[in-house]
Order: sequence, then structure tokens, then C-alpha cells
Amino acid sequence: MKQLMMIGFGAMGREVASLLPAELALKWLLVSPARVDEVQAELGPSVRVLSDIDECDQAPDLVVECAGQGAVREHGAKVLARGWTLGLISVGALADDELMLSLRAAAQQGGGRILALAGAIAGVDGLAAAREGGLESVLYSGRKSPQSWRGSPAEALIDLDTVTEPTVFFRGTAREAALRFPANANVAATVALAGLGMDNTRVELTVDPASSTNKHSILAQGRFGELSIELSGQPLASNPKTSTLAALSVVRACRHCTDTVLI
Ligand SMILES: NC(=O)C1=CN([C@@H]2O[C@H](COP(=O)(O)OP(=O)(O)OC[C@H]3O[C@@H](n4cnc5c(N)ncnc54)[C@H](OP(=O)(O)O)[C@@H]3O)[C@@H](O)[C@H]2O)C=CC1
Ligand SMILES: O=C([O-])CC(=O)C(=O)O
Repeated sequence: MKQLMMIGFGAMGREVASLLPAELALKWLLVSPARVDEVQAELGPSVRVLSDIDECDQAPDLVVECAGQGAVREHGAKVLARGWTLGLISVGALADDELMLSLRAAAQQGGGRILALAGAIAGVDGLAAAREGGLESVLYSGRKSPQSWRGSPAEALIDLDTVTEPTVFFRGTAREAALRFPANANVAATVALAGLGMDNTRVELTVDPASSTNKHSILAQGRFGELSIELSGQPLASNPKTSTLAALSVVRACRHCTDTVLI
């Protein structure tokens, strides 16, 4: 049986924990210090609930982060310095150059690797392959309901209570989007990493009062031809900002950890 460490036990972490492959056991769970006792009581002795990587004295087969960009800052370098593989869902953290440098340094020192997970979007495989032949332009668009944008800086850019039609409230680079909307635009950074980079990937973010899904699209052009992906994702009931597919992409990484044929 292989052993998993998971960072974060919110909406996504709980979904992932409920769908783990049978051959992968959740052995360590990292939560914030104030929640250790409560979560330990909930999960029982089969899972060790921790608040610091240093409390783990064995090597997990895989670490998956489902906690947010702050958690990547807090725990990422320690995971990589130990030589472990870190599946990241809060990929937007990598738009912070200083953090990226420190993660690279820790990975080089310890031998760990970062797996940037596709998350709520599809088509990252094709985009990353297309890049090898040269890309000319990449546009990522994210469109969500007012409810999904609540509690984000969108509130300062548009009145989410009175908007009556789909409205673009942000245009900029993937770097700006991922850092300004850390709970909503990680996908912008994922598309950037797969394609033209943080500063050359254009992003549009839209609020759509008629939508109950999280819509993501990629338009890319290059020597390979053209790519157009549209994805309409159901949000998790427990967090409308987060698409179910994002949690499922973490489960996919878990399956890769145990399967022989990787797809
Ligand atoms: N790439 C993609 O497509 C997507 C990426 N995401 C990323 O996934 C993250 C998680 O999403 P979701 O589960 O829905 O969010 P939630 O807010 O429901 O849960 C986040 C959980 O992480 C915990 N947490 C926060 N900081 C830390 C830390 N430093 N160490 C340990 N635990 C921590 C929180 O605990 P507490 O409440 O105690 O702080 C909370 O339980 C998002 O913040 C976003 O960055 C989300 C959707 C799509
Ligand atoms: O789940 C989604 O729809 C996308 C998301 O929040 C993100 O990219 O951070």
C-alpha cells in the first residue's frame, strides 16, 4: 500500500479524500495548528494529523496540496527539500517569482519535484505539447457566477449584487490574475506554465449572473495549428469558487502514483 500526505482539508481536500484509489492510503494530513485536534478526532488513528512537515518522520509516496497559495509558501520548500513529489493545485503560487526561486532551490537541493496539476481546466497536455513547436498567442478566460467571485478582489472592480449581464472585470496577464485572485485564477497560471509563460499569457475574467457553473476556456495559436477548449465545470457544493474537476485532477495524480499505465 502506498502512502499519501495531503495538505489542506477544506472543500477540495475532503472531496479528494473520499475518492482515493484503494491502493493509496491517506497517512498524513497537514492542517492549520488550530484545527489539528478537531480533525484528528474526526479521522481517527489511521491518519496522522499534523501542522508542520517536520513532524513527519517517514517518506510519503506523494504529497498533494489542496490548501491554497499560502500553504505552498508555508510548506512547499520543506516538501521539496526532503526529495518528495509535490502535486500542486494552487499553481498560482508559482506566479510569485521569489517563491518560485525558493521552491526551485529546495527541489535542487533535495531532489523533490513539483507536479503542476491541470486543475479545473482541460487541454493542458495539448498546450504543453504545442509549446514545443512554438506558440504565438494564448488567451485564458474564466467565467463564474457572482457567488463564486464573492470574497475576492472582484468585489472592488464590479458590483456583484447588481450585475445583470456577463461582464469582464479583469484583463491582464496570467501573473497578475493568479496573484490577485488566489482562490479563483490558479488555472491562469497553469495555462501560462504550459504555454507562453506568466507575462505573455493573456487573461480575461468575467462575472456571469446567469451562470451556475465555472466556465474556463483556452484559445491558443502556434505552428501546431489552433486550439480551442471550452469547459463548463460544476462547482463543489461546499465551495462555489472551486470546480469539481479541480478536485478530480488531484485524484488523477493519486491514481498516477499507483497505476502502471499513466493516462
Ligand atoms: N488549479 C485549480 O484549478 C484550482 C485550485 N484551487 C486551489 O485550491 C485551494 C483549496 O480549495 P478549496 O479546498 O476549495 O478551499 P477551502 O477554502 O474550502 O479549503 C482550504 C483549506 O486549506 C486549509 N489551509 C489553508 N492554509 C493552510 C496551511 N498553510 N496549511 C494547512 N492547511 C491550510 C484551510 O484551513 P483553515 O480554514 O484552517 O485555514 C482550509 O481547510 C484554493 O485556495 C486554490 O488555491 C481551487 C480551485 C481550482
Ligand atoms: O475551480 C475553478 O473553477 C478554478 C479556480 O478556482 C482556480 O483556478 O483557482
